Amino acid sequence: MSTTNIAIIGGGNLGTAIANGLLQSSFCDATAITITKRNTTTLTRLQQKGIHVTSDNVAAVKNSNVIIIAVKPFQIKDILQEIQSALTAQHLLISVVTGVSIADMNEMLQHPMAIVRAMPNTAIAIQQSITCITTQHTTTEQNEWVIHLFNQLGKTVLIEEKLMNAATVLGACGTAFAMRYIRANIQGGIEIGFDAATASLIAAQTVKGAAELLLTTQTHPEQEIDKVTTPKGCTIAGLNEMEHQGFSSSMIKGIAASFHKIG
Ligand SMILES: NC(=O)C1=CN([C@@H]2O[C@H](COP(=O)(O)OP(=O)(O)OC[C@H]3O[C@@H](n4cnc5c(N)ncnc54)[C@H](O)[C@@H]3O)[C@@H](O)[C@H]2O)C=CC1
Ligand SMILES: O=C(O)[C@@H]1CCC=N1
Repeated sequence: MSTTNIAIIGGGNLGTAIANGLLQSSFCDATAITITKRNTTTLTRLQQKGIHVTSDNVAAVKNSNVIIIAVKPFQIKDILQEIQSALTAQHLLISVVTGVSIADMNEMLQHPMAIVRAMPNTAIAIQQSITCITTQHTTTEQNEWVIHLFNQLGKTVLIEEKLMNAATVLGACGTAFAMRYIRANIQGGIEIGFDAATASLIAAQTVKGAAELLLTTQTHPEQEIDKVTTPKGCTIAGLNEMEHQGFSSSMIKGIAASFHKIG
């Protein structure tokens, strides 16, 4: 796909994160991006950076060839019905909506079309998302373009659609789970003597470093843990106490609960 105008329908948490990531990536000019919201007052900052901001979804679709739907699941049916008269075979539809299948979307539309489901997370705002992608009836060129797009905004994984709910939990809800883990570290750090700002810096950078170790060296977490745990030392004492208190079990149960909530 050569010239590309991108419309983001739904300028909420994820929609604005995608817009910010696109701006930062220089993937396209700000003027090639349109973002919509019924009340656009919260989008002023994006407008100041050159992005088109409007509450007119149909106009946004007409002026774009890639449409990213970023509304809540209960809002997608109305949105698709609103924009379908403006959708043509030249449009590529990308949905980041949770739990709504490609078949569901095609049922909501009068005419079936090429649809991609993408599941990014909010770190897309700083080009650090993991985005799981599944496609149907798209061309190889469209698939390559979508992967190229999300590669500018972090890392991508192509998955089968049946794994999309699992991807939502691990990759998208995962940002919140990681934040809670970091927050607990900060709370512990304050209890053992740090001020909140210093505890926050140490906790966040430590988690970032641990993640980078895995991504860079491709090792298993337990191999990295072995390098930290001195026999009879403080690390293993802390780890064992965490496990006695149900740390891994609570994470696994939380992930499963999150998964079952989607449906
Ligand atoms: N927030 C996250 O971390 C992630 C969210 N998702 C999915 O992305 C979708 C959006 O999530 P959020 O951004 O968190 O929700 P949100 O509620 O913050 O954003 C949705 C936006 O759509 C706007 N909207 C509603 N009706 C509209 C209409 N008729 N025309 C234009 N805009 C309209 C709302 O005003 C709101 O700003 C959801 O389906 C969610 O499950 C997926 C991955 C991560
Ligand atoms: O909590 C939710 O339903 C959405 C899905 C992924 C992140 N937030």
